[in-house]
Amino acid sequence: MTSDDRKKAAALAAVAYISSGMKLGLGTGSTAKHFVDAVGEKVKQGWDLVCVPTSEATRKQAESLGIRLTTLDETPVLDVTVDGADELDSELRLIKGGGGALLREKIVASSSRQMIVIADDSKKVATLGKYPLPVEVVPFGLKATGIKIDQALAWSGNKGPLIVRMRDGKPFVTDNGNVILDCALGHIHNPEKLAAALSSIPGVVEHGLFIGMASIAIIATENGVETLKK
Ligand SMILES: O=C[C@H](O)[C@H](O)[C@H](O)COP(=O)(O)O
Repeated sequence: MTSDDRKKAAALAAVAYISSGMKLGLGTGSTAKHFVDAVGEKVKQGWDLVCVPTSEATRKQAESLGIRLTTLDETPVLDVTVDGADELDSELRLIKGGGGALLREKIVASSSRQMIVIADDSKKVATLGKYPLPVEVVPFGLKATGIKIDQALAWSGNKGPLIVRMRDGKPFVTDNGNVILDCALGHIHNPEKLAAALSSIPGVVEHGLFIGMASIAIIATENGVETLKK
């Protein structure tokens, strides 16, 4: 079973949590993509679903599948958001944003009654932080904001270089026109403290720590799918 097969297995298992008539948040990334495909299949079968995509990439995919889309302005409360993660721990704390979609993902998940995470078993870790933590930052004052992020890392007991995410030799620009600083921390000590410190910095739009948001994680392994609940 390849890693992509496991991602698909987790995504298909999440379909058990949705039903016709629901309002859904659609995540972003290679795992969420399988869930969006499954939603497209249900729509073809006649299910009445209306969805909010968490990125332009997901919006395009959903449109190509004929999925009816809405916005949080029209539909501010959703039933379920299903999304992938870069890392998750046993308390269902997540690192997200590897694809740069963390801001819309967090807004959509926080507007949903339930967030379900889907992942292959490589994403499950004892301690968050091996995956670099993405922090979305306004381009104005980037260097000054970076210094404040370094201070927040030190204050919360963390340490690691900040790297401006690049694509094709230029800084990667998010769907919201911002840039991403990836913080290579190794281990995140006290994720709650770090999350609060990062959120207090002017210039930081959002960070990739999703704490207290996911209530179910569906993890696909070689031997089948396991579900963690909070
Ligand atoms: O910004 C991207 C998202 O947070 C993704 O959900 C996350 O990076 C996981 O992506 P993938 O399923 O491709 O590993």
